[in-house]
Amino acid sequence: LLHHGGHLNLTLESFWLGCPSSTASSTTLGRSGPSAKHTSVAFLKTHKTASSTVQNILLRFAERNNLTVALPITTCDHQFCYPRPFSAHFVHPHTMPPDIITNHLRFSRTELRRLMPNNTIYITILREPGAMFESLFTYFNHHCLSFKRVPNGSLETFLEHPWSYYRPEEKDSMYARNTLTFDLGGDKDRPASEALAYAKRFAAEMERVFSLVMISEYFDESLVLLRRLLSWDLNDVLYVSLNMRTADSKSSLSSKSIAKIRAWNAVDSVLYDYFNASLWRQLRALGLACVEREVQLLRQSRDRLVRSCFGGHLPPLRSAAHITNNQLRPWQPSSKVEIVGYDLPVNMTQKGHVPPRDECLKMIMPEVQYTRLLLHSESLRYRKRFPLRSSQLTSRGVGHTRAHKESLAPSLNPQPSETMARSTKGSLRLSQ
Ligand SMILES: Nc1ncnc2c1ncn2[C@@H]1O[C@H](COP(=O)(O)OS(=O)(=O)O)[C@@H](OP(=O)(O)O)[C@H]1O
Repeated sequence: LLHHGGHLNLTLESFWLGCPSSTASSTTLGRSGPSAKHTSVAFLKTHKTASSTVQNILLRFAERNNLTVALPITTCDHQFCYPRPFSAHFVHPHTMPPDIITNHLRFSRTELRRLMPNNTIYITILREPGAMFESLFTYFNHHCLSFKRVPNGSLETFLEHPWSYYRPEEKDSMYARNTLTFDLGGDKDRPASEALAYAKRFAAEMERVFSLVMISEYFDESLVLLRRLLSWDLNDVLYVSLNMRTADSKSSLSSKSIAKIRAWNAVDSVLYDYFNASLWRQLRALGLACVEREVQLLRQSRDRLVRSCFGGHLPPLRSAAHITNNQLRPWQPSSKVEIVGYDLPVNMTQKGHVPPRDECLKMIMPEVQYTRLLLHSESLRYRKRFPLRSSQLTSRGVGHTRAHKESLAPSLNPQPSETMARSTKGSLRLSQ
């Protein structure tokens, strides 16, 4: 009811506002009709850009529609062996052939094309470089050496003389300069004399690949475009924000610091400006009044969903250390930064509450736990579908791709891997 009710509301509202209907068409998307939901999506999960919130939307959509999400082999942890460039070898064979891919990876167009269906729609998200760098600096302060060697962990000190602390070739250096560019597969260390021209070329190249580049400052507006691009219902894009820091863990930035961050991350800054302008062109083309109304509808529907899920308000936001239910505890990068999550009593029935439905729990579940659950359920499904094949599997990741996916018997051996140490969030997690 919620699903159909929401859709009906939206359709009526769109009609009253004269909003153009979804931009997706059978020709562009290869589906049977303009209203068929598009199900092949590659979301490039960039760092510290609200990407976990988008990922959660996509994972829930995949589960509701019985789709297959490509997930990493266990040696890659919950990321596709980031920061190595993505390879189809990093995909767990029980999650093949995929409809959706969304876990962190370093973009490789060629490898994703080998893996994903031909009609895959590519999307990603960017964030204003000042806020993003401040978030990266705090989050990775204890793990990224470029940040770790700064006296007193001061962002201002780093920005005074970044070259005193930054080593381009060092492990985890991608968190310290042009992280967006790196995630997109680009060159984070272009010399200053070439950076601008390179950034413009790179932005144009990315625009040819990604049908939508969301902007985290305009998250809901970006969702309006996403929903239309994919011909999804409003209820398919409802969310609660994940992976946030407490106010105490954030520092405010002076305009001088923002200017220094932009200069240090020159390629990222060009990308952001380019795609922010592009987002607003698309929103204006849709009609700003229509967008605003749809954003309101989205927020109202989200409030309704939260009420129906949790019997009123969202569960309380708490820092990870105080969340009792370990399924809901977000990863905590260090004692210096507090990431918040939503807390629910471990056993609600004992306390006289009705436990929330599975989909409601998933809406507030951090990516590491969600990825693990999904791998489990996709593996069960795979074993049911291919009982013979799965009994032949060892535990090595395979590189079979869409072109010959059915012809190869996948084998799964753990690859002894430097990747374990390099996939920051996961490897740190293991060492906790
Ligand atoms: N809906 C929405 N809109 C805007 N911003 C949001 C939203 N959801 C999450 N966030 C903020 O995104 C930051 C976390 O980003 P990621 O999930 O991409 O981080 S990660 O790389 O996966 O660790 C993190 O930013 P900081 O709090 O500044 O660190 C979140 O607060």
